[in-house]
Amino acid sequence: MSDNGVSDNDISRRRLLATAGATGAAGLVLGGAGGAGVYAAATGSGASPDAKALASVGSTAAPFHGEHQAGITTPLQARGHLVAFDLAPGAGRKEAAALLRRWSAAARTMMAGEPFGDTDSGVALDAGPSSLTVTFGFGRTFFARTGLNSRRPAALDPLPDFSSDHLDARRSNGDLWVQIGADDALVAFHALRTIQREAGDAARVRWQMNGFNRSPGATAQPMTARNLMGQIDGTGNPKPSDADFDQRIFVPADGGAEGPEWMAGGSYAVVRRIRMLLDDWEKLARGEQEKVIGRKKSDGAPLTGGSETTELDLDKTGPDGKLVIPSNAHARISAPEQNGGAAMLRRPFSYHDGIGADGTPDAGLLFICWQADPLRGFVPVQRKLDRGDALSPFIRHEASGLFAVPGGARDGEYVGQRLLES
Ligand SMILES: C=CC1=C(C)c2cc3[nH]c(cc4nc(cc5[nH]c(cc1n2)c(C)c5CCC(=O)O)C(CCC(=O)O)=C4C)c(C)c3C=C
Ligand SMILES: [Fe+2]
Repeated sequence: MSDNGVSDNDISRRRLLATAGATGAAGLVLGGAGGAGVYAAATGSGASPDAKALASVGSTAAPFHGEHQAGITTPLQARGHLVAFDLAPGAGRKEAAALLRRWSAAARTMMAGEPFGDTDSGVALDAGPSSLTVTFGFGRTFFARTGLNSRRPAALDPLPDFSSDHLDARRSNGDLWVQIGADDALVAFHALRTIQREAGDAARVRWQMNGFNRSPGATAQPMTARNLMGQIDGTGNPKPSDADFDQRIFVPADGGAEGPEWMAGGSYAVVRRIRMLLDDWEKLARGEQEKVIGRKKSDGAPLTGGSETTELDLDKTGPDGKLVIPSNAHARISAPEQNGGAAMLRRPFSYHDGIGADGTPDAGLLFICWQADPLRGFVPVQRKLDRGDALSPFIRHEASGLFAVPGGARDGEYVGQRLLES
């Protein structure tokens, strides 16, 4: 065992992943020619390579260690669980540090496709890593509970109220936040249960939400996700290849103006549970729905023409002299050029929590966006949307959270160690 409670087997498995992860890929495929055999050997499970021959979905792993936590630039997974915890009465900095150490060991092991500890439930046995990511964040209230108020980032100041908010405080915020994503439902559930079990007496679940995205391989070629309104959603996202991507999404290595230093390589997550009023939305004709967004439903192309990746022509008018992309179209109002350059990386999950007694679906978007500073990302854009977005009559913001997500753990470190132990 290492001093982080990780077995030597975990470590050799981790080294293998780290070495292969040096390719720079967001996800790492261990399957393919010989790959599954490598996976079986590395697990030391005793299973024959054939028994461990995983389909590509199961054999893809995201690295636990790195400059940034996994689950931010990782491709969207098919399943997601969001869970917020409050520290238990009497638990402070020492208990929080021990908790983050346990959670990190669990995340590292499960992301490598391994069972965690002697009491592992076995729910994820037979599956590989399945692109599992477990991402940890701190809410504003965490800092008072742990006596760390002096190290609380200004970026965690409460979000402003928005006129269209219908927020449920019991399903909002929290001392700690964990985002779990995986391409297999059992792997994702296993991670959720393990994280809850490892919370022990130190923290209690405050709220929990479940989401999903399209399964990998369901479309003829990888494409931008669709949401439950049927729109292609994610086109305008900043791309890791953009020159200013890191600057927009991550706190700089020295902490920079966004600071503090313990947040180097970290990011701020804004989480909103946004219900879609689907009965109303589905009454609109397709052309009307497209005007609400400013893009076509079929392929996500701007109404001003071209393909999904063509820039919006915000000045173009039609034969009637009216703007082709209406002045209140969602894609117009949220565009960075309309918001002083404000940009965020949207990485949502859809959700469906059943059908109410009145027959309306409780469904929508677990909207999660990532930025180096929420005051230069989410806040200005949501302020503008709040004032006149054509989408507003069809959605309702029901819960909200803002979390500081520290940088990735270095080898031998646990997530948040630089905050909790220095
Ligand atoms: C405050 C930020 C945003 C919220 C809240 C939000 C909710 C929301 N959006 C859609 C659907 C689409 N959004 C699209 C683009 C888009 N949305 C935001 C921000 C918020 N959306 C931004 C910054 C952008 C990109 C603008 C740009 O770069 O031009 C689109 C168009 C396709 C795309 O670019 O992704 C759709 C569709 C829903 C359904 C929703 C709440 C449920
Ligand atoms: Fe949007």
